[in-house]
Amino acid sequence: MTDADRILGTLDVSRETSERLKTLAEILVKWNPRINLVSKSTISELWTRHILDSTQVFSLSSTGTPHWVDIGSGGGFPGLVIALMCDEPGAPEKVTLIESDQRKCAFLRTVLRETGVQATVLTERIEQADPQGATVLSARALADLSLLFEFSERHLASNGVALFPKGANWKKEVTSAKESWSFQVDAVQSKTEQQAVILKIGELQRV
Ligand SMILES: C[S@@+](CC[C@H](N)C(=O)[O-])C[C@H]1O[C@@H](n2cnc3c(N)ncnc32)[C@H](O)[C@@H]1O
Repeated sequence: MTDADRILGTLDVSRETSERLKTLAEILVKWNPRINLVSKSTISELWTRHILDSTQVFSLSSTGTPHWVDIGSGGGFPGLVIALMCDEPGAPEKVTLIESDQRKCAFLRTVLRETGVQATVLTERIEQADPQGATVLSARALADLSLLFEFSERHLASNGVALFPKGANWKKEVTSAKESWSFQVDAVQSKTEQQAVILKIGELQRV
C-alpha cells in the first residue's frame, strides 16, 4: 500500500478530495526539483509531514467559516490543502493564499486550475497586501509567534481565529508573545509529530 492510500484511508474524505490531493502531490513532486516547494529531505514523507499535517488544521476551524486566509503559503501547506477540501462538510466559503514568491504562486495556481478549485492567490508581501478580514488565518513555518501576531493584526477579523502549527519551542514563543499581546490560546496536540502542536488563537489584542 502506498503512503497516499494509507493516509487517504485514515482521512474520511470524498473520492473527489482524494483525487485533488493526489493531483497536488503529483504536481509538487514534478516541480520540486526546480523551485524547492518543500525541502528535498521531506519529499518522501509528503503525505505524512505535509498533507496530513495540513488536513489536521482544517479539522480545527469552525464550520463553514466565511474567509480562510493562509499566509506564506509556499508549496501550499496548509492553505492549498484547505482549498482542495472545498467539498468537505464544514469547508470555508472562500480561501485566499498570500505568497510573495512568483514561482510558488505559479505552482499554487497550476494545482488550482488542474483540480478545478476556486481560490485566490495573491502574489504579494503579507505586510503590504490589502487587509483580508480573515475569519480563520493560518500559517505554517513562516515566522515566530510575535511576528505572526503582527501579520494577524493586519489580516484577521476582530472575532477571527488564528491556527498556527508550531514545533517543540511553542511554549517559549507563547511566553515571549505575552509581553506585547493579550490572547486566548489552546494548544492542540499534533497528529503528525509528538512535540508539535497547533496553536488556536483567539481574542488577539496588542497590550
Ligand atoms: C518556509 S516557507 C513555508 C511554506 C509553507 N507554509 C509550508 O509550511 O510548507 C515560508 C514561505 O513564506 C513566504 N514568505 C516569507 N515571508 C513572506 C512575506 N513577508 N510575504 C509573503 N510571503 C512570505 C516564502 O516565500 C515561503 O514560500
